[in-house]
Amino acid sequence: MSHLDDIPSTPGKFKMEKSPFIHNRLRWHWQSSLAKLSFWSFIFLAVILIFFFRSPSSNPNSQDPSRRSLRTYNWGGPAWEKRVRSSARVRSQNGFSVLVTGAAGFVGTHVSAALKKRGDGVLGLDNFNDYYDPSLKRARQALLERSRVFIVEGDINDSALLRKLFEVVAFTHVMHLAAQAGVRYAMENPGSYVHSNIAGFVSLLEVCKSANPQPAIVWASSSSVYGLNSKVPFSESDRTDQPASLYAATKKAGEEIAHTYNHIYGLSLTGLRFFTVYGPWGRPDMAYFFFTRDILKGKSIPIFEAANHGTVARDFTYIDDIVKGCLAALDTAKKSTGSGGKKKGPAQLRVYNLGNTSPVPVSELVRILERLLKIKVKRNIMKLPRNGDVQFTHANISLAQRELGYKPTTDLQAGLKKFVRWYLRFYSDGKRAVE
Ligand SMILES: O=C(O)[C@H]1O[C@H](OP(=O)(O)OP(=O)(O)OC[C@H]2O[C@@H](n3ccc(=O)[nH]c3=O)[C@H](O)[C@@H]2O)[C@H](O)[C@@H](O)[C@@H]1O
Repeated sequence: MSHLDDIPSTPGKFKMEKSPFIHNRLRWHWQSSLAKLSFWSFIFLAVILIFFFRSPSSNPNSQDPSRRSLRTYNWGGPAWEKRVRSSARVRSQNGFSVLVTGAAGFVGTHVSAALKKRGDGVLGLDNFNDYYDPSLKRARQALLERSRVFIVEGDINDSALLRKLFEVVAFTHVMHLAAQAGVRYAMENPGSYVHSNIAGFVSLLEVCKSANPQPAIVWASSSSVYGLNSKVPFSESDRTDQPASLYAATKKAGEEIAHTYNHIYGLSLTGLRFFTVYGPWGRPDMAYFFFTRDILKGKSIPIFEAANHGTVARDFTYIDDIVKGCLAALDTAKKSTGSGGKKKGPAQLRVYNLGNTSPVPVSELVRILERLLKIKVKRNIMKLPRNGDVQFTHANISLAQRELGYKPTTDLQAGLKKFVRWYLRFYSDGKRAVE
């Protein structure tokens, strides 16, 4: 018999000898493949987890600020809805039910507290981004919690959240103060301005226009829309087509967007052009705030100066005056005329300057701080950088005076005194006396 005789005619019928040696080898093979599979699955999972946790959208301390507000927030559920409803409940006759965006911000906190105090229902919304120290925003939140104002954590770009809020509460008014603020930072992170001041505003208006009833909206524009204008004081009827910063351009865009939503959907819209607002609980990115911090640390203070030793000045406006202007704008706002996305008639569209009408040079601001803090300031006079700053601002407030009864009463000296007192108490337990 040749060796070919052992080969079966049909290979499929070939039966392997079951030797113990082969069996063990097979088992070893199988176990080693399983180990390899587990090992690589583990590596794969680890890579996904590392990627997920390092991804900017899920990391609140992300270094990429343009993505800060893409974080996901927890909202919803019966307990959450109960808090929302209770915070927005009106407690005075003919009171409003107001959604305040940017409620953990400087102006937002003050306006929310003032509305709540007079019996209006107030619900805050804020994304607590890290443009400046979020612990200050948390402290403002704690302050509002004591007045029973709840701040929902979320972004104005989150339409589902906004729709939910309007489902739970029939807001009569929206005070829209959430924004990417700051003039100089716009060169560092332009995307964040487009995200908050344009996309975010549109997202809010989309939900407002579809709400039934539609709320009346008062929102924060800026003195920066006057850009490179040289005619002073600035009036609402002046041109606003030469912004000096992207920040100013996004606020100007907001004014045009407001016009569109008023025209198409009958939304009642009032824009307030704030002039360099300052005061207790203020913004650490603003000059008066970080000058105070740096003077206390003995650092030198960069004071901008225009060409040929030209004075740089601002129409600094104290927060309490701004709050009065905001409340007056809400009180005089007429109802939106549309409902459920359909316009039923012409609606109110307004814009007002809220300034102080007495510009003060930055050098004088520093002199006042020097006196209040009793520290000799090391001055560093610098050329006004070309990064969005304008040389001066000065508000004509006659329109706001006439139509809102707006009348600022705090000058820079008195306002800074209150700010410094707050600052020392907040940051150093009031160990240093003022004046
Ligand atoms: O009025 C407004 O609409 C704007 O007011 C402020 O913008 P700004 O007036 O530039 O306020 P600061 O950044 O606090 O600057 C105040 C003054 O100090 C000057 N400055 C700033 C920084 C610095 O290092 N040195 C310095 O002299 C600026 O040129 C300016 O004249 C806010 O930051 C904006 O968000 C707001 O919209």
